Amino acid sequence: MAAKVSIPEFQATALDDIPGIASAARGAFRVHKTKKLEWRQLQLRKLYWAMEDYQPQLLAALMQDLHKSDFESILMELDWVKKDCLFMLDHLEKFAKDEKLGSPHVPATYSFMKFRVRKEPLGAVLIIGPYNFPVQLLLAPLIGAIGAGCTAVLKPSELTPACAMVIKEMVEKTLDTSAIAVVNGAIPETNALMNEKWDKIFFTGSAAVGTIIAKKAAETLTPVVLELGGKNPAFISKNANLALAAKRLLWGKTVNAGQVCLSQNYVLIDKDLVETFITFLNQAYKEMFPKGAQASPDLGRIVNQRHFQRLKKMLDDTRGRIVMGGGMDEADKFIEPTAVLVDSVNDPMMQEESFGPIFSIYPVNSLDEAINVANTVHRTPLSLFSFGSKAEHQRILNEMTSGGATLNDAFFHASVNTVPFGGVGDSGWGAYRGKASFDCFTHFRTISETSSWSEKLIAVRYMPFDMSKLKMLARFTNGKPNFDRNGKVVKGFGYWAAMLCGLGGKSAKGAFVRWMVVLVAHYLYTNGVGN
Ligand SMILES: NC(=O)c1ccc[n+]([C@@H]2O[C@H](COP(=O)([O-])OP(=O)(O)OC[C@H]3O[C@@H](n4cnc5c(N)ncnc54)[C@H](O)[C@@H]3O)[C@@H](O)[C@H]2O)c1
Ligand SMILES: CC1=C(/C=C/C(C)=C/C=C/C(C)=C/C=C/C=C(C)/C=C/C=C(C)/C=C/C=C(\C)C=O)C(C)(C)CCC1
Repeated sequence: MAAKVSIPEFQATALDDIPGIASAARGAFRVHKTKKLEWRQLQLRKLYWAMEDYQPQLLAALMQDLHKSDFESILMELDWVKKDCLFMLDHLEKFAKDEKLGSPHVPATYSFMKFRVRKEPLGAVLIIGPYNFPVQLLLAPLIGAIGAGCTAVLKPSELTPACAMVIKEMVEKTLDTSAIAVVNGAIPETNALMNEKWDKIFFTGSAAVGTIIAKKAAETLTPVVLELGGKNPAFISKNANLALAAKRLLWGKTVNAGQVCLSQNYVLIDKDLVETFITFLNQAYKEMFPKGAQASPDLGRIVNQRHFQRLKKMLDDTRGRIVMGGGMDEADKFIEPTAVLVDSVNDPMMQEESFGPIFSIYPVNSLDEAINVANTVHRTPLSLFSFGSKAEHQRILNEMTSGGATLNDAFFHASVNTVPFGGVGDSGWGAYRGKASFDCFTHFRTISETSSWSEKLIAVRYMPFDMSKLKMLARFTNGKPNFDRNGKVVKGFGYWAAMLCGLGGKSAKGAFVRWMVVLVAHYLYTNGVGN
């Protein structure tokens, strides 16, 4: 249980203050204070310890807002952010260092121009968070922004007011408030923030609001990262371990009471397996919740009445049959982990994003049909899950896209904090986490340097032009294709020479290994080893 701590009442930031807050973030960036590595390191170290020191308040806030268990809060929110701080600190110097550009980026003929990429912070950024992981999904992008050297304004979700207030206090008491600020509020406050000029907007939330944000950002050509949702499919074939699939998918729908953008919306399963799968699902349910889900201290609650009603309506409107769970208690905002067996792709349980502990099961006759249904329901979901043989995994990966994918489990591809994460198409633009978080807030600025001594070498570019010099330059720099007009590879002199020198090896490594074998064999033979 979370310790007894007091959390202030939610208070929105005054609308009149918002332009000043945004202008301070822009101003702090202009005086270059956040570009210094020492500043970035200090903020990350302070954030790490703030997460430690504010743990009781954060746990209490997560419990208050979402009834999130301390176990999930620590694993998926607090420790996650702390691990992110440590990762960024461990690698920051390397990430931020200029990168020399050599082969294959810069041809040898231009190597004297010292091509390099400088990692520049984008500037003042706005980070807008959702309600489901109100700590992690707001602070993980902030770690990327700080690492890259940006200033930032955070806008937590108003649907998790306790978390929003604790985060505001934590940031204001521990970080450099001249460069990092928190604005609390709902639509009017977000609109006021969106009326300001930002160098990047990082938005996590629904596709509907993401569309509003992207449209508004387009007016000032402000780049946006969108981390959105999706109708994520799970595929189960005859080659799957059914009991394991049932247990793992049930886990995916019980984390945070299923309020996870990544969890499966529906399961496409071979029709012959349906009844056994349902038996395994119910068995797994009993193992996880021996006294029933509502009595379990581990299961979260639906964030508010609006979302409770939305989920209830999905269950009321379905023409399917409830085969696991189905219970609910409005006063407690409790919805039981629920599976619904449906027979139509048009069922609301297939067509709407569940974003709760409910999902549908749709029987199919073949993998072809499953892939076809999934591509029809949502062509670019945030994630997909495949339970079957290696060949079936490959077919699914090849014939359907998604932001990320987990084979043989629920959303594990997104459960490690250092691995890039993002959607595709309408489930999101851009990625973050690990190094991708640094890159997300960085401008990769290419720089070259032309020395005075090289003037004669590169004088060919000046007018009056001389075609003979251009031909000479082309001979040195243009290269020759190893393919003909039909796209067929031509095995000319160069190819056979490389094959001969490489003893038939197709790569430098292959050639090296072959040469080593020959030399060792030669050595052994000439020294009479083994005679
Ligand atoms: N891809 C991801 O990483 C990810 C993570 C969590 C949630 N999600 C998605 O987010 C959705 C649930 O989260 P949510 O309900 O907090 O999302 P939401 O889009 O309702 O809210 C997100 C943020 O936008 C603000 N907002 C809401 N309406 C707005 C408006 N009209 N104009 C401007 N700002 C507005 C909110 O205050 C909040 O801070 C689901 O669709 C889920 O799939 C995606
Ligand atoms: C420790 C040792 C070993 C390793 C043990 C391992 C690997 C244990 C694995 C434990 C598991 C299964 C942990 C699960 C973690 C899940 C997490 C963190 C989920 C996170 C979810 C998130 C962030 C959700 C995000 C939601 C979003 C973005 C949208 O809504 C051995 C076995 C190697 C031996 C030595 C000891």
